[in-house]
Amino acid sequence: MYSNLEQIQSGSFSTVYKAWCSTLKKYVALKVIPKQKYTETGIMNEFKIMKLLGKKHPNICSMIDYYEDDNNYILVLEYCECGDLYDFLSIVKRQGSVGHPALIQLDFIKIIHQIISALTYAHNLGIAHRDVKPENILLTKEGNIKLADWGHATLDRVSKDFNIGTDNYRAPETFGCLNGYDTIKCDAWGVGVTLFYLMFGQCPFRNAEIPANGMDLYGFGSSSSSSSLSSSSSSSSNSHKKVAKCVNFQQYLVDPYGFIYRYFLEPIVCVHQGRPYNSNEGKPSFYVWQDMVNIYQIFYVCRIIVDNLATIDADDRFMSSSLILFDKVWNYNNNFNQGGVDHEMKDFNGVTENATLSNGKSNMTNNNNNLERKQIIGKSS
Ligand SMILES: Nc1ncnc2c1ncn2[C@@H]1O[C@H](COP(=O)(O)OP(=O)(O)OP(=O)(O)O)[C@@H](O)[C@H]1O
Repeated sequence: MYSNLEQIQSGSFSTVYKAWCSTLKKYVALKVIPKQKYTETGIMNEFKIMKLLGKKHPNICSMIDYYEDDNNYILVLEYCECGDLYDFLSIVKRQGSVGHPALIQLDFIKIIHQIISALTYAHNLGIAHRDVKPENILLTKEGNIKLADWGHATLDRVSKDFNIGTDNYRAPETFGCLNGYDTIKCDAWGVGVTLFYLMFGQCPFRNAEIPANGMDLYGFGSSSSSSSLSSSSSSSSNSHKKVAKCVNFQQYLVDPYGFIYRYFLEPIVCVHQGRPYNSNEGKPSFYVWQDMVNIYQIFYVCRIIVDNLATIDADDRFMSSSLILFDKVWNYNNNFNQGGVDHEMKDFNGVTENATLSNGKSNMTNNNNNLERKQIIGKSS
C-alpha cells in the first residue's frame, strides 16, 4: 500500500518518511514511532487528539490513517512538500547576506493568519498544542502552512506538567507555578516567540554552556528546582560543562521592550547606520518577507507580539486581538505606500510614539516610519 519510502527527518521520538500511497494515489507522510521510545499512553494521546482535530481545517496537518506493528506505531499524515518552516528559513538564510538579504516569496501576514486560525480551531475543540515552534509548522507547495506534531497536545485547560514542549518556546509559567498553567494561553506565547523566529531568523532565547559548578545568573536554571528549565548536564563529552537553558530569559522578563530592541531591532539599525552590532546577541536577519519591507511594520509587529502574545502575564495574551492589530499594521502599510493614512492608524501610531520598544532610543519611531526595510538593510532592489 505504501511504497517508495524516503526518509524526511528523524526527530527525538520518530522518523518521518515520504511514501507513495497506492490507494489514495498521492504522497503521504509516515510518522514511525518506535515502541521503545514512546509509551502507549503517549501515542494514544496523539492519536486521540488527531482524531478529534479531524480533516476539516486547511491549516492543520491531518491524520489519514493509523496502525501499528510489533515494533512501531505509525501515523499516516498529509504530506507537506516544502518541509517545516525552520528548515525552510535555514535554506533561505544561506542565500542571503547582511547587505543582500534573500526575499521570501511568501506573505508573512497570511502565515500569521493561518497559524492563529489553526490554533483557534483547536482551542475551540478544547485542545492546546503546547509545542508551537517553526519546526512544527509545515509548508505546502502552495505556500500555505499546516500545524503539525500534536504529540504534546492536551485537552486539559489547566496543567501541572512542567516538563513539556520546547524550552526556548515555552511560556514562563510552564516551568513551574503553584496552581498549574493555562494550556491555551501557553500557545499564544509559543506563537509570539515563533513569530520572532520567522521575522529575524533566530529565537530570542538561547542556551549556553556554563561550567558544571557555575551559577546560571540570568536564566531560571539555578533557582528553580522543579522545572525542566533547570540547568541540565550537557550530553557533550566535556564533563566540566553543563547547558544552561534560556540564559537570557530573565532579561526579557525584566524588560521585554528593551530586550527586543537590543536583540533584534538594534542590529538592523546598526547595519543601516554602518555601525558594528554586538554579535553575541541578535543579528540582522538575512532575508525579508515579500510583504514586510517597512521598518515601521517591524517595530509594530514586535510591539504587538510583546503586548499580546509573549506577554509575561498569561491573562494578557489574546491571539484574536493580536490578529486585529497585525491586520491594522498591514492595512496601514498599504495605505501608507499609496500615500494615504487612515485615521484609526493615526491613533495606533500615537500609541507607539509614546511606547518604548526602543529602550530610551525612541528616535526609531515616526521619523523612520516611511523608510523601506530594504533601504534600511541595504538591499538593492
Ligand atoms: N506531514 C509531514 N510532511 C512533511 N514533513 C513532515 C511531516 N510531518 C513531519 N515532517 C517533518 O518531520 C519533522 C519531525 O516531525 P514531528 O515533529 O512530527 O516528529 P517528532 O518526533 O515529534 O519530532 P521532535 O520530537 O523532534 O519535535 C518535522 O519537523 C518535519 O520537518
